Amino acid sequence: MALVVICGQPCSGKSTAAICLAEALKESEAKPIVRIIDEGSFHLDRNQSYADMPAEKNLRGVLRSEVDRSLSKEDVVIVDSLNNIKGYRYELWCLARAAGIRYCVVFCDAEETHCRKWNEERREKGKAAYDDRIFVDLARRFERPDRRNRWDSPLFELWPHKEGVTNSSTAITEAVSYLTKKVDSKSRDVKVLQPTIATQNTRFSEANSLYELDRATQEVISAIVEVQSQALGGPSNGISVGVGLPTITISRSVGLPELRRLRRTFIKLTGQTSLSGRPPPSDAESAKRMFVDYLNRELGAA
Ligand SMILES: Nc1ncnc2c1ncn2[C@@H]1O[C@H](COP(=O)(O)OP(=O)(O)OP(=O)(O)O)[C@@H](O)[C@H]1O
Repeated sequence: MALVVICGQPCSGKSTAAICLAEALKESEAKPIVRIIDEGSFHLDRNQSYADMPAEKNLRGVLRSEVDRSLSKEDVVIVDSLNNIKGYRYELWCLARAAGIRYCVVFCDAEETHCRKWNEERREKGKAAYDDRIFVDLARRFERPDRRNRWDSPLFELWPHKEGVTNSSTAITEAVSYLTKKVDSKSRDVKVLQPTIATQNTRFSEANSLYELDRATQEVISAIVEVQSQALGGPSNGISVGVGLPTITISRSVGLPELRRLRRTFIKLTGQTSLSGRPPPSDAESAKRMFVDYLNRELGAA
């Protein structure tokens, strides 16, 4: 039915907003099944999850895979996490688009001084709080949503430090209305995302790009599996997949299920025009190059 991305600074009231939205949705006429996906769903510790870039990437990957698995035409999925990176919100939007469902962003726009104070109070009460170093780093790197971007739209804004957050906050009520409104030909304000040809796995276009993408990524996976089996499960650096192509540098041994999952996500993400405006790869070589770059980003040490 829909994907809702909650975003905001650390300790800005995101979980409070997610719970209020879930309750308000359940009280609405449509009464959808609502599922909140957050770090807590995986028993992940805040400070460990944001300790460094590999840990943070891993957290994003875990949440994204769970979102991908959970999206359906019937339920509302709320991702309650920082969702602070523009490119990551784009990836989530792509998943909603591939699923052909509604999408919106709820932004907890609390001022940093308040977030810091709430974090301190949380610590004083003996609850899990962000370490100072991590709080400062996350606050600095936050990329505010901008409603002009498809992946930040529609945008419902909350100001927790000014108005608090309740089930009847204006942004929550507006989000519920947007998510549950019956769509007919006159509902121009509600957008149900439509999968592009490239995101519909069953509809191969006359253009070769999906076929090439599929085959090229499969070849890359096979190369990794082969080298890893020779390295007896240890990390395998510098795997070559062709002359003139970048090598694969991954910091650990990666199992086939994880490689398949990454491949599936990559195909979904690149099977359409990307954030940078780049078209999907149209030949095997560029497909391999993009997939290797993607794997190095997702699995590399940096
Ligand atoms: N409007 C508010 N007024 C006062 N305190 C608040 C408000 N919103 C949240 N808090 C406090 O801030 C703390 C964090 O709230 P919450 O868990 O909703 O934030 P969060 O953004 O989800 O945090 P995190 O980034 O850790 O996931 C809680 O202790 C809560 O009591």
